[in-house]
Amino acid sequence: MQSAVHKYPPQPVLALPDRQWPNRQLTHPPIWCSSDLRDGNQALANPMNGHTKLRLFRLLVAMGFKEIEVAFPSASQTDFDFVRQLITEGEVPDDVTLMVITQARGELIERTFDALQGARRAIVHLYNPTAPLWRKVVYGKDKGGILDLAVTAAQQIHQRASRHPETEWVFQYSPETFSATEPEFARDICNAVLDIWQPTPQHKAIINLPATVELSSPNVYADQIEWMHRHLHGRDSVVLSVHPHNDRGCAVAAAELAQLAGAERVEGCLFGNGERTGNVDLVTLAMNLYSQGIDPGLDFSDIDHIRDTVSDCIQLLVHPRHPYAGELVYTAFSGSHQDAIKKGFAAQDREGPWAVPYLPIDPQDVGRSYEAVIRVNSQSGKGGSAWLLQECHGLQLPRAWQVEFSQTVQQHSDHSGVEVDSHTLWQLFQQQYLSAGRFQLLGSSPALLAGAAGEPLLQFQVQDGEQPLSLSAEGNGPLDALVNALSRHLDCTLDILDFHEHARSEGRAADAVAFVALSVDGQQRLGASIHSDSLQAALRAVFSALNRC
Ligand SMILES: CC(=O)SCCNC(=O)CCNC(=O)[C@H](O)C(C)(C)COP(=O)(O)OP(=O)(O)OC[C@H]1O[C@@H](n2cnc3c(N)ncnc32)[C@H](O)[C@@H]1OP(=O)(O)O
Ligand SMILES: CC(C)C(=O)C(=O)O
Ligand SMILES: [Mg+2]
Repeated sequence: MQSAVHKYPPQPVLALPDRQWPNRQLTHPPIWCSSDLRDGNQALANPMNGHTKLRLFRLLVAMGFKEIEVAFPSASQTDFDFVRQLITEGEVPDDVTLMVITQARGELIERTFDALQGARRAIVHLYNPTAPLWRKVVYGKDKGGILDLAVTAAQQIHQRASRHPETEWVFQYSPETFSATEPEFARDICNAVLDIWQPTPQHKAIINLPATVELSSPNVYADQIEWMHRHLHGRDSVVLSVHPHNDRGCAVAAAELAQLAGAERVEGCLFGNGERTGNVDLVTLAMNLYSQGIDPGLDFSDIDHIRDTVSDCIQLLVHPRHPYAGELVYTAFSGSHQDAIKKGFAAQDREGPWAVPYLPIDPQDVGRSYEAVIRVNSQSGKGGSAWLLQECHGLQLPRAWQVEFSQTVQQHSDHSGVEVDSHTLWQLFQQQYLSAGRFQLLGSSPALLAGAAGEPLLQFQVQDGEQPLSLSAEGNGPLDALVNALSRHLDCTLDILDFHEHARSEGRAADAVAFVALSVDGQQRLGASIHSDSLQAALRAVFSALNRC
């Protein structure tokens, strides 16, 4: 196959050798503007209806957005009616500003203002494309013609707004296709619009510079933004805004670098919905700040609710690996990660900075539980199974048991080829350590009797296969006595090598869990048992070990 790569000339880069943005750091959040109900909506096969738009609008308000682009009112009756509904039904909190978009066309601008009648405060967003390809192919206009289009529309907006002083108007201009436009022309058209609107530091206009189609790497976009930042008229009367799209998959990086370059405001959509590959993802952007200790001013404390509501409204799924919000993003399947996470949780200082390996943020901050952090499959090691048994079943497996049990889990998952859920893990644990075998403890004497040597004498009722037995022996404790009795009965050497016991965690406080490592003629066998009585748990753990010979 012949390569077609020659069809794609590289995008020009802007010469900005004294760029300042690489030396800066993000220290505060931008002004967020959600375009979910406009740019996100216009990208859907089935645009949202009024009911769905209202549901999403309420979510955006609850999350803390103060600027929301709610519609393209001249595009459809649904959008027009939605703006009317928000205004007439008092849906807009005092600290939230509605934004609507319009093309630079007289009749559309009229309709846009009709929709906004009675709004307390509103941003009127005017756009027209400015890049050479659009000028030539779409409009058949030269630079002057395109500039006239913008200026005429800006004048009409200014005049129309002045007839409605009851609304606090904010004007926004977007040179659509900015990042493909010659910087000098982008500067000239923005400045021409600003000259008409005459913003002041008290009453600013918004200049929004979109990467309508993302064409270059984020550093190039940042250079373009810094250049405009330096060349706009009355910079202190302008809110410089960016609107990255994600065609190259770099929209988040582009928005971050653009802020370093002077942008004060970011437009985007939740989870990166939007035309083609989407608008910049505001969730990732905001949570990136959060993970650096900067409060984004948006509430993600129940990120699953946000994700599910958005998904439901736009009828698109959020990828399971979507940053911060995907189903799998706080989950480790691989053994060494699980081991590190388990140790990290144990070492985490409650009041100290977050420092759990492989988890950039605490899942609980976004309403996720720790339960799904570790999931077990054939890529998992001992730490994973041990974690799940601890989290889901209240068992704290000592190291030797972790090592042994993980081999059973490994064999099972290798064989099944699928994830081992906590229920299956529990079944495997029961089969390995708790199931019936040749030996069974039927009972033990409740009181200790004095033995010949002055040591306590203990009696045990034991089942050996089909045979019920009564055994007794002295020992320096019940376990010792049991091992002595069994040694004698089996004519072999039994020794307790290791013993652990703990109360089963929360919710199962009545149960004791015992682990016994038994030497049987020099061979180590591991046993475990769970019982409401801690002595019974310990004794039964010996039988568990013996049954595994
Ligand atoms: C990058 C972005 O996201 S920009 C926003 C894009 N969003 C949308 O388009 C969604 C809503 N739009 C619509 O529903 C329709 O475009 C409408 C209802 C607004 C207008 O529909 P129509 O009048 O039938 O125009 P249509 O969209 O087919 O064609 C666009 C016409 O407007 C012109 N036009 C497009 N954008 C602009 C603009 N921003 N300013 C001025 N003229 C424009 C085109 O050049 C074309 O003109 P022509 O008919 O003389 O060739
Ligand atoms: C209208 C503008 C801001 C837009 O959506 C874009 O250029 O992507
Ligand atoms: Mg867009």
